[in-house]
Amino acid sequence: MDLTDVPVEQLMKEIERRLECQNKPEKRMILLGPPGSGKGTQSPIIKKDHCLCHLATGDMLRAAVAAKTPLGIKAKETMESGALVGDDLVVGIIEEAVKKPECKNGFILDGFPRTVPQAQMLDKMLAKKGQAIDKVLNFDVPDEVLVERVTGRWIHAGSGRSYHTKFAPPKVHGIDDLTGEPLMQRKDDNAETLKSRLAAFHAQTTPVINYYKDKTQHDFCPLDSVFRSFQAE
Ligand SMILES: Nc1ncnc2c1ncn2[C@@H]1O[C@H](COP(=O)(O)OP(=O)(O)O)[C@@H](O)[C@H]1O
Repeated sequence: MDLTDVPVEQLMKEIERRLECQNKPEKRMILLGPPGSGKGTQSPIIKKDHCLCHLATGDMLRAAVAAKTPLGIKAKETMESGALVGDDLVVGIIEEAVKKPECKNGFILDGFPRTVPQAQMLDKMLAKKGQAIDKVLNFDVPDEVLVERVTGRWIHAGSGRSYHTKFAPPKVHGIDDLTGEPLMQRKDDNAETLKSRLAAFHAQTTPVINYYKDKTQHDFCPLDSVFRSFQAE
């Protein structure tokens, strides 16, 4: 690869990052929580601190929809309705994604697993490589709070960075602070679709929280060594 055109500051930053990451222990984390609970906001911070890759199934699916790949064409309608796409589909995406070099120190899963079968398939997939999940962080936010958070949310599609008209406005309305590119609102970030998304969360993802709590206790680990819950103020 020719690095002649890469600015020196960028190269130095990357070298510093790699040096810092050298001695970080491997970590495999899951962030659980309803839409708008803050998973996507916290992930980049955790990613930087622990030198992990950030795998958000929602972002990957939206990219597939935008690129009109066979996967995106399959997932589009389901996503717009606020329901969950098929387990095999998302497990396949994650299985491929964790192989990427930037995931070699571990990963943060954001928006996955969202059903008990997904959690079981993930455990199997990791066990084959002699790996396991180290931490599950649960973002516990009441439904009433989520409506305002989700309907005021604006996204920078390229990076997944999110803003909020009231709680975290960009410096210039409708524009990403870092790239100057336009922000967009997700098609499913409206009050009506949010109802279906929350229904799917309570019916299908709440059991995943219990899955990890039970599993931790079954493995004779102190519950808070793996599972941590955070409540919205
Ligand atoms: N693990 C998953 N299993 C099934 N469907 C998923 C999964 N992750 C994302 N999706 C689909 O993508 C949509 C958007 O997901 P995401 O960006 O994580 O949104 P949020 O957490 O804000 O609801 C979901 O409503 C669902 O249709």
